[in-house]
Amino acid sequence: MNMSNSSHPLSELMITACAEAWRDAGEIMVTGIGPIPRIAAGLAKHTFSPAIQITDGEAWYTSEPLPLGQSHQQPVYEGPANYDRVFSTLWSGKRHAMVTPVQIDRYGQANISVIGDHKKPRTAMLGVRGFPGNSICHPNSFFFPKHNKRVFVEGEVDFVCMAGYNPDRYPRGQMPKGLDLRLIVTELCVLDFGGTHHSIRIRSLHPGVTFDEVQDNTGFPVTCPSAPIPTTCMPTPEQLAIISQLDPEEKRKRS
Ligand SMILES: CC(=O)SCCNC(=O)CCNC(=O)[C@H](O)C(C)(C)COP(=O)(O)OP(=O)(O)OC[C@H]1O[C@@H](n2cnc3c(N)ncnc32)[C@H](O)[C@@H]1OP(=O)(O)O
Ligand SMILES: O=C(O)/C=C/CC(=O)O
Repeated sequence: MNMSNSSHPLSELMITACAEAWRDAGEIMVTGIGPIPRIAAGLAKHTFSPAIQITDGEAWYTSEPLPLGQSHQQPVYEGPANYDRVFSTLWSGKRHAMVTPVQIDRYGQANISVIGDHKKPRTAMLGVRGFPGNSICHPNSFFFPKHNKRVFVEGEVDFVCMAGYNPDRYPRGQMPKGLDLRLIVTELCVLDFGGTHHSIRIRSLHPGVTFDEVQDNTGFPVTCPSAPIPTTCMPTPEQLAIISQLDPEEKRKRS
């Protein structure tokens, strides 16, 4: 992508875009998995969503986001965030996670399990983990550091771990009530599920990126609004300062 006209690197732009997933989220648990979503959750808490509940990424709720790589700092713990509490919370719907699957398809079905034939996978990864339950209980968003047809696949994902808006996957086409897929942030653009029948729609293009570039790197048709497509908002000086504080070792640039 061409960001030569921009004074801000891509990682900060993507963090700022990811944080928007949780704007005005209220008192819910927020989980950002991986450096960029995690910094974004901290940014959201420090700015427009002070009530969100975040963890140390291990087993505790903390009152402030912990800077990445600063495990020697003593956080203020608010209470345990062990699996028991995490599952009670997520089943109630009061949580919004942002995750990075290895594949996603036109329905938002996402894969973190295997690539290739299930019986003899080319690559085996995490397994379905908490994706099935998460996807039918609470909102989910996605971050993809690479936007290409290997990730945004042409057909269905090789293993449906996270449920999506595919009517053929449900008895009588009845989608689960809790299914709520929100935002997709990539290196090229921001997308959502706001097209007809929840089709994936372009929401903004990062500076210097064209719609054709997004479409050429996506294995299925991307819905394009008729109005001019907005440009993804640049981070403000305040947001840049918070990002530096949340990631003093600049791990975001290696994500
Ligand atoms: C909330 C819960 O339930 S917990 C789960 C939440 N987890 C996440 O959000 C996961 C975040 N993502 C990750 O941690 C990582 O992306 C993982 C663990 C899924 C995969 O990480 P890695 O093993 O480092 O994957 P990596 O990208 O290096 O790929 C390894 C191999 O897998 C295969 N692979 C990975 N992605 C793809 C893909 N989209 N298409 C085809 N093959 C792929 C390839 O063979 C690749 O090797 P190659 O690049 O040499 O061809
Ligand atoms: O798969 C896991 O380890 C955990 C699932 C619950 C979660 O989404 O945090």
